[in-house]
Amino acid sequence: TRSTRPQRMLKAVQKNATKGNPESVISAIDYFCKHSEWAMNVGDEKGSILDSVVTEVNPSTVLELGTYCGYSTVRIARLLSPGTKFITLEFNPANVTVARQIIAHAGLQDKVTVVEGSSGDLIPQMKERFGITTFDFIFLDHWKDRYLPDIKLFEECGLLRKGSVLLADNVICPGAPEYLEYVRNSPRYESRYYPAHLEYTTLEDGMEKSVFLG
Ligand SMILES: O=C(NCc1cccc(CNc2ccc3[nH]ncc3c2)c1)c1cc(-c2ccc(F)cc2)cc(O)c1O
Ligand SMILES: [Mg+2]
Repeated sequence: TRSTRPQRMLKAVQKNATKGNPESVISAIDYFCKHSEWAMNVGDEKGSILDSVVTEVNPSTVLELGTYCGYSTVRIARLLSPGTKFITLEFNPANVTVARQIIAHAGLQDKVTVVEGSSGDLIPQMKERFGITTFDFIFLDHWKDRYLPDIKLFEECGLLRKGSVLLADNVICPGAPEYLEYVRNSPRYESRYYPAHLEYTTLEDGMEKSVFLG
């Protein structure tokens, strides 16, 4: 049967990227998406914004919602200090399988735990199952209509502390209007918009960085 796009992306990484070299994995995926097939990785332009925020926060605990093929997982994991706890959640088991192989090709498998499941089910389990107190950095890149319910879930579960940083992809395209309205109007967050473009296109998109004020 015909392969899937994530499987073809994995093949491109295994063929073109050097094992143990995260930069070459990132470049191989970006090349594949620019010259072969578009895919919904955060991409190089928004990826640079992600890099700068992760570097600035220098987190001890990280959560990513929406692993997909592991592109942003590799971008984040390559920047983390040793001993950082990094968890990434993926609902689609086929994506989990591909992501684990791409992360392993980058040599970053010991830096991150890929968990199969949905945010709504797993966020309430973070403390008991993964020994998390609070998250220093959260990257939201899963179903866009889950951004708002999930940020409320983080609050309810006591997973945010004064200074926790949330970075949300795609707040323009496909868009997360209710989430934007919430973080921009809530007195409990300080929000800032980073304009960019939809990965590998000239369409407008951007990321929203929100700091929890406690
Ligand atoms: O929709 C998007 N991404 C989310 C997504 C989408 C599908 C499947 C999953 C399955 N993974 C999943 C689900 C639920 C989950 N709960 N907890 C974890 C978890 C994990 C996730 C997206 C779309 C576009 C886009 C497409 C087309 C277009 F024209 C313009 C733009 C661009 C992006 O950068 C995007 O990020
Ligand atoms: Mg995205």
